[in-house]
Amino acid sequence: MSRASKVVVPPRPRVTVLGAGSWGTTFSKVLADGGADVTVWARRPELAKEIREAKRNSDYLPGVNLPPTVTATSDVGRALADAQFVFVSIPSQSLRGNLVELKTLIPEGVPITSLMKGVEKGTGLRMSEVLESVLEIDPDRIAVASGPNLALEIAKEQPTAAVVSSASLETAERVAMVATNRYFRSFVNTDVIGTEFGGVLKNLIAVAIGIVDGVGYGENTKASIITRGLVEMTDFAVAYGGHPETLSGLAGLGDLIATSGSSLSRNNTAGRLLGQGYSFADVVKSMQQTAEGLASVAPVLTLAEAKGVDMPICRQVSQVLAGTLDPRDIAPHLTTDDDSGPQGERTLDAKQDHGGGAVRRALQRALDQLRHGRRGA
Ligand SMILES: NC(=O)C1=CN([C@@H]2O[C@H](COP(=O)(O)OP(=O)(O)OC[C@H]3O[C@@H](n4cnc5c(N)ncnc54)[C@H](O)[C@@H]3O)[C@@H](O)[C@H]2O)C=CC1
Ligand SMILES: O=C(CO)COP(=O)(O)O
Repeated sequence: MSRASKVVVPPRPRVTVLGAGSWGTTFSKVLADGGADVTVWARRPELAKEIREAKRNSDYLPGVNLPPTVTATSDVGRALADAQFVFVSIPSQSLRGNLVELKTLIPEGVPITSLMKGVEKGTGLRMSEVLESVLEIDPDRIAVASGPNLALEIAKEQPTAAVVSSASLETAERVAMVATNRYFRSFVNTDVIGTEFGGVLKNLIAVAIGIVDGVGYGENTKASIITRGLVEMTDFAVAYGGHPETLSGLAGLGDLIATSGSSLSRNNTAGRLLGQGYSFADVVKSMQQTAEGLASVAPVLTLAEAKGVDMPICRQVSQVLAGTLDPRDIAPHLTTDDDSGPQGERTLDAKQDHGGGAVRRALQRALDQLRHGRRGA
């Protein structure tokens, strides 16, 4: 990774951030504090005006001052004109619709980075896959940024690390250099699948943690869910071609710890409300911000089934969302559904052989599917 020194980034890069919610606005501050001139696209003109004139986004980031080098507009064409880097931070389920409209406005050749942590309902596509298919661009131009990145903490300049991933190491390095400043450090990797799925799956486990918190269960239950949740995340990501070490890195374990432990997390908060007895519909109504995990449960379980990956925790979450499982009954099922006897823990072997356990399980599942005449997605 020492090749980063060879990558050339313009002296004051012109960067566009699409989306002025809590993460888009916070990331614009990260980029500006790293030396970029940043234009944020906000859907609502009044929010663009507040960012542009008061250097504030009081609904999403109360008390946070944005740097003078952040400006904003509600005109997406103006936002994108002359951009040298584009970052996208809108709710996952609205990405496709927005891209169709702005496809022709993105300048030729610039790297496009997803800051989003969801999969698309219906298609099960990761956000980088939606970018690639709608914009019809080379995957080498696409990056994703992920990690333990609770927006408000970063907006307050608390030291944080992230990982930028792209099929092209050069793109990852260029983007990481722009997305680095005195309080925010971006590492790089080329495992886009593992990095993206880490960000998606930790949301589901954070919902589970919120549920048991809401019910009133304590630290043992939560630690059990985090640990077993990481096994589910790793098995799933590896089945789709991700690397197990990515899931024990910033975009996996790192983000899982941050999201599961923080009341700032919207996924965790949504889970807590469910655990306290509120219905899914009530929780959705009460959320002011995006809790991606709620929309990702169904597509993730469909993808898991296609590869024969067992995800008992995610399944229990989906049952609580559907109202078919009382949150109080969740604990006995959370770590296993298997009543045929004790199950091997399977974390030790994965650790001892650097993730070989997850790889072996993926191969075994593929063989089983072939034997039974089923094909993976
Ligand atoms: N907030 C956080 O701490 C972090 C969030 N993320 C991810 O960033 C993405 C965006 O999340 P947040 O900014 O937190 O959400 P948010 O709920 O704070 O803001 C979403 C923004 O998108 C806008 N929006 C809503 N529907 C839209 C549509 N149809 N078209 C265009 N814009 C629309 C909203 O007006 C708002 O400005 C999500 O995928 C989330 O998982 C990732 C890391 C940290
Ligand atoms: O992704 C996040 C932290 O890394 C933010 O989590 P929430 O979307 O649950 O708030």
